[in-house]
Amino acid sequence: MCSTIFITIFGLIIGIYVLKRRNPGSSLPLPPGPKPLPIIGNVHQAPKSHAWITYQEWSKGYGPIVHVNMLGQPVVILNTSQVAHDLLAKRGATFSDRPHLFLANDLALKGLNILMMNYTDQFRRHQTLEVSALNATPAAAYLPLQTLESQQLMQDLLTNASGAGTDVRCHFQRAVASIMHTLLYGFRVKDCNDPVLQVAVKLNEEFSEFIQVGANIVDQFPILNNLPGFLAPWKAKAENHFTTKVNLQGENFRQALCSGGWNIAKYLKKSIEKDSLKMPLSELEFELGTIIDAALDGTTDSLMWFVVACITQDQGFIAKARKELDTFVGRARLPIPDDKPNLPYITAIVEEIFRWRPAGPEGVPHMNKEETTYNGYTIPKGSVIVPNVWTISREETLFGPDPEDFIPDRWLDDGDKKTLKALPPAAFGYGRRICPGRYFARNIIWIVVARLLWSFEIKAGISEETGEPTVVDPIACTYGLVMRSLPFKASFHPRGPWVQEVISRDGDTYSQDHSTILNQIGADISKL
Ligand code: HEM
Repeated sequence: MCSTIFITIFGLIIGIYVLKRRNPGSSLPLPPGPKPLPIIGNVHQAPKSHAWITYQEWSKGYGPIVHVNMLGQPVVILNTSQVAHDLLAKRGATFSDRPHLFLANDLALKGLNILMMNYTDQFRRHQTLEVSALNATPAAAYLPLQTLESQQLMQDLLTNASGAGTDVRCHFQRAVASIMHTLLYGFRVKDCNDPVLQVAVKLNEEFSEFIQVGANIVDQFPILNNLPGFLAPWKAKAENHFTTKVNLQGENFRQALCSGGWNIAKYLKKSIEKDSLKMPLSELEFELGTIIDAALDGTTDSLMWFVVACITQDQGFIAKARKELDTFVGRARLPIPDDKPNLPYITAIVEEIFRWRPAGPEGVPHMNKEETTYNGYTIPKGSVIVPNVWTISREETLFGPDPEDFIPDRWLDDGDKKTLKALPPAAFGYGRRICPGRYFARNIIWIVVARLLWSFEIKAGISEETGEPTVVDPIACTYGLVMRSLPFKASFHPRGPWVQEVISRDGDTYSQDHSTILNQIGADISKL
């Protein structure tokens, strides 16, 4: 009797599961994917870490669009540029929401972070502000500040990273943070250990934990949040995250309003008042903080991957870049942004960094608000859509052979070797949610890469124990929202005596009055 009841219940569960999987809303099947188990679906096959590698394996077996079921939650992984564009860009009206993560959205961010918002009116108001400050034309106005900070970076590396070398991440991070804080709030970040930077870094690390789809049980079962604090440790962590964030952003915002020169905080505050945008100042404060958070890691880590490429992947790309630099820039000055039209190989290197080691190899997930069909498959409403940037960046039909190698030439026209090919980059996402900071990021990375190649021989650092060059693993990385190279030592030797002379001519830049640069930027932006 007992076993009959058990078999009946079990059969019912399987039946419901199969019906759900067949998706009664549509006669078309779900996209292919690894075979699920009843009830739990593919949970047992879910990668614990570095999911993009598993997704790449799945793409080889199941093709451009893969479906898995995580405890009833459909997850659809997009593995080609074509599929990602067809769905996320061409069908943007359906595919521009974000998956709702209870821990990140409700607890840690209280619905205020643009990266996590659905495509709502509130989101669009924020996006309008972002575009007015970060689009291609305003981004061009920020070049003098990026030039100043990259001079400071060269000076820092000259002073601190020659000899046996050092872990240079903090120098890159300081430079990126300083550009961002100067523009947004009017003050420079002069030290890697600056408390403002340290807090921002810690917040980003925490956020990277909160946002992992499937990693936090309270996301699947929000009811668990009713447990007392000692059984629900995420509650205190999330509350602390929110309070620290709001305090940091509030203090930065106050400083921005008090500072003498132009800055983006003042500029956006004025835009809100002028256009009567429905946005309380607390939301603007959060918006500015989100821009800093979004800019910091991706930009710093892309620069770190460039250093890894120089140390582990040089099949002649450095010599080609140097030839271009020596021809068009010479040895009497550092490269400047105006050199860009004459330095296509440097631009190709920058695009290859984003392809070879995309800062976010799993992209940022989207969610579809309606059920839809595509190429003979059904994509259920509310699926988590993963643009699998890692695999998309390795499509041989687009990027050519040897996708694991760092080959900037793949971005240049096969004939003249100068014109950039119109290849679809994946690192900055797609459609209505495409990264609004992409012009800004490309500009910073371009000037830093050009100046590093002009200035230094970049090699693995020397081990203190053995006196030999350390081994840098080109793929060793962390797992999180951003793929970060594991710490390593690199040495930056000036290429020749002229380098020291040129960098030392402007030397340390902290005595320069950055508010003059900011006011000029403000004047340029007011003419747009
Ligand atoms: C190499 C550096 C960077 C990379 C690889 C990167 C990549 C991305 C990606 C993949 C997304 C999500 C796109 C999508 O959902 O389809 C995104 C969103 C975003 N990025 Fe970036 N980003 C970088 C630098 C920056 C910078 C410098 C800023 C600001 C100055 C910025 C601001 C933002 C913001 C505000 C969002 C949220 C947009 C939204 O959800 O609609 N990013 N970024």
